[in-house]
Amino acid sequence: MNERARDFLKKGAAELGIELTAAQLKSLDLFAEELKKWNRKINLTAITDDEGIAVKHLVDSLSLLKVVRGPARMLDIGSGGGFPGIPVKVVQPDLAIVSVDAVVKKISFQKQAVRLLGFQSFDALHVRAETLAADYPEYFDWVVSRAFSDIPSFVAMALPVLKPEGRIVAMKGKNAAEEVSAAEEELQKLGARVESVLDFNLPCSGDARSLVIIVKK
Ligand SMILES: C[S@@+](CC[C@H](N)C(=O)[O-])C[C@H]1O[C@@H](n2cnc3c(N)ncnc32)[C@H](O)[C@@H]1O
Repeated sequence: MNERARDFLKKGAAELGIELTAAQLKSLDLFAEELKKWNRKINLTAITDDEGIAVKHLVDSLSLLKVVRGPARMLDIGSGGGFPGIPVKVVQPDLAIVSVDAVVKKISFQKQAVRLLGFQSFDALHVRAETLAADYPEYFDWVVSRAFSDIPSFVAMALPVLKPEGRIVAMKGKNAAEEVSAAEEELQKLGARVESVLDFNLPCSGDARSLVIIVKK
């Protein structure tokens, strides 16, 4: 990434309360470069400029750490190019992460990023999230997603693999409040409820963001 993008990343993370170390900055930069390289051949992201990657992918992913803490087990559903799981793992290595996507090429990219960054306890799996319950019954402390699906569909996939005291976190852009109220009845039927919604502005861009936190009833 160019210097301006690295600066956005550092300042944006600091605004989230994360002081990135030189090693973490290097890892995130390496990841961004690999993402750009693979993106020329396979479609991982529509955001291709360095500043966009720094803010809309890296800083945005790190905003999850406003609520998620390690040590814990985290599942990232529909993770695509590794968001939010890979940036989060760089900063919070005591999270054991399982990252799933239904598209094999996206998982091949994530596996390459895992090798490059030398992660321990990060499994990138090519599976549909609906099939995870058999292998991971009530296994995760956190089940998260970004730009994945409507809230009830995500929660229906997350509930069987969530520990009874675990938390589901949906990372949302603007209009989260409407999405939450539209989802409430369906969540009730599924046996879940919205515990809280954390609204904030994405550092550097100012775009509206919300973390919707959901628990088992
Ligand atoms: C819009 S992308 C978001 C990717 C990433 N989370 C991000 O924020 O950049 C949604 C991803 O969900 C994946 N997906 C859709 N349905 C899925 C399912 N049932 N199980 C696993 N992955 C799924 C798609 O392949 C796609 O990569």
